[in-house]
Amino acid sequence: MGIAEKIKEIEQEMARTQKNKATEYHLGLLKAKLARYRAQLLEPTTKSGPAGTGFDVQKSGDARIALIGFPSVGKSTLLSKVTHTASETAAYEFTTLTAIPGVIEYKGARIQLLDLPGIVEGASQGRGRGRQVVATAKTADLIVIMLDATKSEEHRRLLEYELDAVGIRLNKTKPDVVFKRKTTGGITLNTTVKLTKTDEKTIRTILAGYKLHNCDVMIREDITTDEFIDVLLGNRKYIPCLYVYNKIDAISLEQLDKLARQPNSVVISCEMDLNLDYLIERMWDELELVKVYTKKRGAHPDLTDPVCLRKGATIEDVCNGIHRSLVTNFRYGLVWVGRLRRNRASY
Ligand SMILES: Nc1nc2c(ncn2[C@@H]2O[C@H](COP(=O)(O)OP(=O)(O)OP(=O)(O)O)[C@@H](O)[C@H]2O)c(=O)[nH]1
Ligand SMILES: [K+]
Ligand SMILES: [Mg+2]
Repeated sequence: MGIAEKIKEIEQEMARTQKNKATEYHLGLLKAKLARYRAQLLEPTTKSGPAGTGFDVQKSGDARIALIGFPSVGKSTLLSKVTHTASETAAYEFTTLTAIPGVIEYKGARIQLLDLPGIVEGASQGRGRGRQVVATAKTADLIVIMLDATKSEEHRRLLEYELDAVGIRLNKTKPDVVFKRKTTGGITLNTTVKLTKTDEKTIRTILAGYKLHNCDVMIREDITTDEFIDVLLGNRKYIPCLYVYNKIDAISLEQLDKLARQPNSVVISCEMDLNLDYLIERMWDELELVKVYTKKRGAHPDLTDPVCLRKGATIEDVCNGIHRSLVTNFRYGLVWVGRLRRNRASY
C-alpha cells in the first residue's frame, strides 16, 4: 500500500470514529500516525529530482505573495493587472504551467507576486505540478487563496486542506509550547493553563507514539491535539492568508455581500477593475512590512529609499538589508520609532 492510500485509510477511520472522551485517546494515536505519513510524503522519494520542492524562482524584493487557486479563477489575469508582467490568460484550465513572478510596487516596497499553475484536489499527494505548487506556497510571506465567486464555496475548504497537508497553517500563530528533547530523565509535562481541547493522557500517548521517552514539555496555551503534533514535528509554516473572490461582476449583490463579510476576505473583479487597489492595500497590511529609513549624523533621514522588512525584524536584518558586510563591523545604532503599525516591530 502506498502512503497516499494509508493516509486515506486513516482519514476514513477517523471519520468513522465518533468524537468523545472515550475515543480521544484512539483519535490521538491516529492523528500522530497521519502526521507521520504526511511528513513522509514530503520527503524526497526518488533520485530523479527532489519531490516536494517548489518552482525554481528566486525570491526577490521585500516579500513574496503566492497565488493559490483552482484553474481558471483568474490568477494570471490578476498578475497581469497589478504588475508589469504579463502572464498568459485563457478560458481553458491549466493555462499557466509554471511559476511566473511579477512585482507590485507599493508604498516604497517591492513585493513579489507569484502566479502559479492552478491546483485541484489531491495536489499535495500527487507527484507532479500540484505538489510543486503547494511546496512553493510554503516559501511565501502571504498566501492569497483565489476563488471564483461564481463557483462552489467548497473550493475554499479543499484548498485549505491541500495546504494543511504540507504543513502550512493559515492565519494561525505558532502554539505556545516549549518542547525540549533530553537523553534521560523521562517525561516532564507542565501546563500553565487548563487544557480543554486535549488532555495529559493524549499528550503522553502521542509522545510515546513518537518514541519520545525523555523530554520536557511546557504547555502555555489551551492547544488542541493537532497543535501539539505540530509542535513535535516542528516543520510547520505559519503563514497569513487572504481569501480573494474574483469575478464578482458575475454574481448578485446579495451573494457579493455574503462573501465580502467573511473574515480575511476581499472581493474583486479583475475584468472590471473592481477593488484591485483595495486588494493591494490589504495585501500590504497583511505582510506587516516595516519601513526603516537610514540617517547620517546631523542630517535628515533619507525618506526616499527605505529598507523594508517583515514584522519582528532585528537590527541585524536592517544591516543585512543595506549590505552583507555591515553587520560584522556594526557596534551600535540609534533607533527612532515613528507611527507603529498594528503589530509593532521589535528591536
Ligand atoms: N467574468 C470574469 N471573468 C474573469 C475575471 N478575471 C478573469 N476572468 C476570466 O477567467 C478566465 C481564466 O483566467 P486566467 O487568468 O487564465 O485564470 P488562471 O487562474 O490563471 O487559470 P490557470 O492558469 O489555468 O490556472 C479567463 O477567460 C479570464 O478572462 C473576472 O473578474 N470576471
Ligand atoms: K485559465
Ligand atoms: Mg494562469
